[in-house]
Amino acid sequence: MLQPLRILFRPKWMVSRSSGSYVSRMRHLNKIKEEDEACRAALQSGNIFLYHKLAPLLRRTDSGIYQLPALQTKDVEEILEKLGEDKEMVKESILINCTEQNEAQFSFDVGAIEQAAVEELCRGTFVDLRKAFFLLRGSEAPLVARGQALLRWHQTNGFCSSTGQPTQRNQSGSQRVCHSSGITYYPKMSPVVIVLLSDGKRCLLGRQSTFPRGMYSALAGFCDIGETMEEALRREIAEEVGLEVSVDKVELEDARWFSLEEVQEALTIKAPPRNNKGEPTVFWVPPSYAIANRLIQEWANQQHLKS
Ligand SMILES: NC(=O)c1ccc[n+]([C@@H]2O[C@H](COP(=O)([O-])OP(=O)(O)OC[C@H]3O[C@@H](n4cnc5c(N)ncnc54)[C@H](O)[C@@H]3O)[C@@H](O)[C@H]2O)c1
Ligand SMILES: [Mg+2]
Repeated sequence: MLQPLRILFRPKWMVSRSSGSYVSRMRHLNKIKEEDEACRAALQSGNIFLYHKLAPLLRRTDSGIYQLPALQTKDVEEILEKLGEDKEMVKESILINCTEQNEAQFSFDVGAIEQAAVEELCRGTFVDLRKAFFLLRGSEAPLVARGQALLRWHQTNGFCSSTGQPTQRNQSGSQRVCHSSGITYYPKMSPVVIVLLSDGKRCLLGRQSTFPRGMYSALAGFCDIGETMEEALRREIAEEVGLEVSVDKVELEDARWFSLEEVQEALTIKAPPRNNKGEPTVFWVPPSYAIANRLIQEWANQQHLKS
């Protein structure tokens, strides 16, 4: 009997005495999200993370640690002016979140400006997002991913799909409106379920043909409209591995049961050994930032506790 190890990381709801600061932060965030004037004021004192064609700017400290530099609005205006651009462009920044101190955090893409010139002025490097995940500390990774997702959504939703007319964003970038049709567009999310199946001793991992060679991951799939997460999980497992673990070669190239020893070995691999074509030569699993890695790690820990 196959058992999903964990359907989701379910939060344990409880009322916290210290929830006051959380409530005020969420209310502040909602205000600057919804009210253009409040958002413009927040931008003046907020932090801006720069991207170039969706690649985030990272800075290496003297001790070799990579950080996500938080620039002030005036710093970005200065950079734009030095490079002969209109400093008003900074107002295109998109609200991502706010800090515990209620400082607003924004993302801004300088893709229209020469990359090297911005890197020199900022003493940093624009790095591909997936590479950035390896370099940043845990708490910065979700922020940088969220900033990129919002920038990407704006870059690809400039026109109304009903009228073909340009859409206009609000100040925070939480929505875009087509004034011709009156349609409001909100950033799109695609809910995904991910599961690690276990038969008690082994766990089932699959690989798509697009994965790097040798890498196997937990089974995952997008939810359909109107489906609960549990229904999506049930369907995805049926589609991808079937009752007798027959593999759907369209979505999955391979799925196999792996023992605790194999999984433990794979979890220790930071960078898999590669052949002369640069292809990995061993079984490995997604890196530590991936949800699949956390599920596999947790399964391995549970196996230890059982033995
Ligand atoms: N974080 C992790 O550890 C981890 C591990 C495995 C997969 N994932 C991610 O989970 C996501 C889903 O996994 P999957 O690729 O196996 O999905 P899946 O099994 O649903 O198959 C992908 C197919 O779904 C369709 N599709 C693509 N984008 C869609 C969308 N936005 N909404 C609905 N359908 C869409 C396409 O036909 C695509 O071929 C992917 O983005 C994948 O990268 C993450
Ligand atoms: Mg899948």
